Amino acid sequence: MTENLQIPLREKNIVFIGFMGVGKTTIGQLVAKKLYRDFVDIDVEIEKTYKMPIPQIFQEFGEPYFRQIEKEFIIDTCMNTRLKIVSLGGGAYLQKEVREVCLSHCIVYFLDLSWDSWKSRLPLIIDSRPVLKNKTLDEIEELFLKRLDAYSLHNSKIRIHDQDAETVADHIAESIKITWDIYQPQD
Ligand SMILES: Nc1ncnc2c1ncn2[C@@H]1O[C@H](COP(=O)(O)OP(=O)(O)OP(=O)(O)O)[C@@H](O)[C@H]1O
Ligand SMILES: O=C(O)C1=C[C@@H](O)[C@@H](O)[C@H](O)C1
Ligand SMILES: [Mg+2]
Repeated sequence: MTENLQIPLREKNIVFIGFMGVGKTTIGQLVAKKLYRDFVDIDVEIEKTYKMPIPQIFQEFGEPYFRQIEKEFIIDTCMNTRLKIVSLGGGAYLQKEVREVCLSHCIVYFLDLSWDSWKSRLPLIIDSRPVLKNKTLDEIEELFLKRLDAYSLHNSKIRIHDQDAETVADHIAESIKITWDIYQPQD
């Protein structure tokens, strides 16, 4: 998928990527408010369409089916919408076609949380993320490190340590405004 030069920088969707639990949904929502943009969470869109939570979709249809619909929702959002703040599910960006459509049509923002900080979030998400089910902490760390290769393909990133979501979102919104002004100044 070649770069879509037709979309002005300021109109491009901003897509948040990163491991599950780094805060894509939480921070994406806050950034959307700060930039007066609509927010789209791909997991939530899938849940609304299928009228069931993601763990139930995994259970009833299996992970390969979930990955297929996840890819279709993302391609549709990237190709047919503008001016949105979009948060992906944590595993979506592992798919080559997802990376290609995001990088060619949107600004891709990686939320990079250290493993040590991430570990303390595990109790918050363990019950609602089927991919973490029945895994030891070592196995989760292996997955966390393995996925970094895919997430390294991005336009911009923020290294999060222990800053709260509001602080991270403020920083991201400011950095996006600066980028807009540098590369596409308004009169
Ligand atoms: N900066 C932060 N500091 C502390 N807790 C946070 C921060 N950002 C998010 N959280 C908390 O971490 C948990 C996971 O956040 P969130 O659901 O936004 O992650 P996510 O990246 O969207 O995960 P997934 O990939 O599974 O969709 C939530 O309970 C949220 O409140
Ligand atoms: O990292 C993952 O593989 C996932 C993350 C969640 O956002 C959901 O998309 C689902 O639980 C799978
Ligand atoms: Mg999320």
